[in-house]
Amino acid sequence: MKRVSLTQYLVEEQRLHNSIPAELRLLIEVVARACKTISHAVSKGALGEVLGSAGSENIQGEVQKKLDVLSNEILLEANEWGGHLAAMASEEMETIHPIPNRYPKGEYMLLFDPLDGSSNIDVNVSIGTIFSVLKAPEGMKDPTEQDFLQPGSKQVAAGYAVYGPQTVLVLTTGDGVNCFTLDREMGSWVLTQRDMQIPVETKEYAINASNARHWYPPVKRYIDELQAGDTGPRGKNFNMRWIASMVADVHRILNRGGVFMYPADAREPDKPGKLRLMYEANPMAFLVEQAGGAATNGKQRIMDIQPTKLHERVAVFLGSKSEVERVTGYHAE
Ligand SMILES: O=P(O)(O)OC[C@H]1O[C@](O)(COP(=O)(O)O)[C@@H](O)[C@@H]1O
Ligand SMILES: [Mg+2]
Ligand SMILES: [Mg+2]
Repeated sequence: MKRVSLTQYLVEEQRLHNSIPAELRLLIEVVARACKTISHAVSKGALGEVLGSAGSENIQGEVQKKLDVLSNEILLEANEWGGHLAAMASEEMETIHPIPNRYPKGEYMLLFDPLDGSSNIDVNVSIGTIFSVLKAPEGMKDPTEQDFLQPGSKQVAAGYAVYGPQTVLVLTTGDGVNCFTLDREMGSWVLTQRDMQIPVETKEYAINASNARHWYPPVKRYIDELQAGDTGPRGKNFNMRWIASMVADVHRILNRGGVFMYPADAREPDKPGKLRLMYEANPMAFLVEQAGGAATNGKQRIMDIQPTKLHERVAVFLGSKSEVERVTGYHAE
């Protein structure tokens, strides 16, 4: 089999379909390189002294792990001098990070969740990195948070890396979804899955069921029906999986279908869910839609939501189209 590297794939896309501007291609390569470095740190574990708490909190009041902080630094450092960006934003930073004046600047803006699935770091369960690329607004001078507040439909690229039994990078630039596997010996990303497609129908769902008592009626009804199995209204049995790393749950869904949910619930009625819109839900929604799936907040398409702040939270229902449409429909009844 002919091996196609990430670089070759991107160059071909640029040449044959004219779908990836050179600057965007180079930016994706820098992000992919940073993910390689993070993967290396993750795989060292205790040997690399990267496990455990960093002894600090992020803007969302979550305790930062050493690897959250390190991954954030790796992504910042790699992308600062790349010359393709105007600014970056991250789950781990309160405000945006404009490219310092000493470096060349570009027309893109990068958002990331440097380390997704933080609670799994210390127990050697799959974790990952999620990223989203936007274009800087026309005529932008000094980037502000406001410049980032674009709906997900404006993303020009999105992807994630999973640091699991294998390290993979899953990418879309709006022309389907492709998966690259890290060849550690060669140090390169090799194209291993072209045009990933999420099956429309599924028998698998993912939700943190320990929150069941707080769910609102549409989610409770939907899950009750799934759990009733072949004697219930759905007339078939469903299986459940919850990894507690969104990257790993979404990767499973991209490979074999399923529906992933992190709904808003009655615990904190003012908080529209746990996950963050701009660097978790939007990039995943872009990938899922590009693979033939759907992504909503229970009421509307995630990528249509106009963000009002950088760290905005959102309810998430994504994956196999028929199930996402069903649970979204229950919210309208
Ligand atoms: O702890 P819970 O409720 O199972 O939540 C798990 C969810 O939280 C997250 O870990 C949030 O992401 P971070 O680890 O980047 O904060 C998701 O990856 C995952 O789906
Ligand atoms: Mg996350
Ligand atoms: Mg994170």
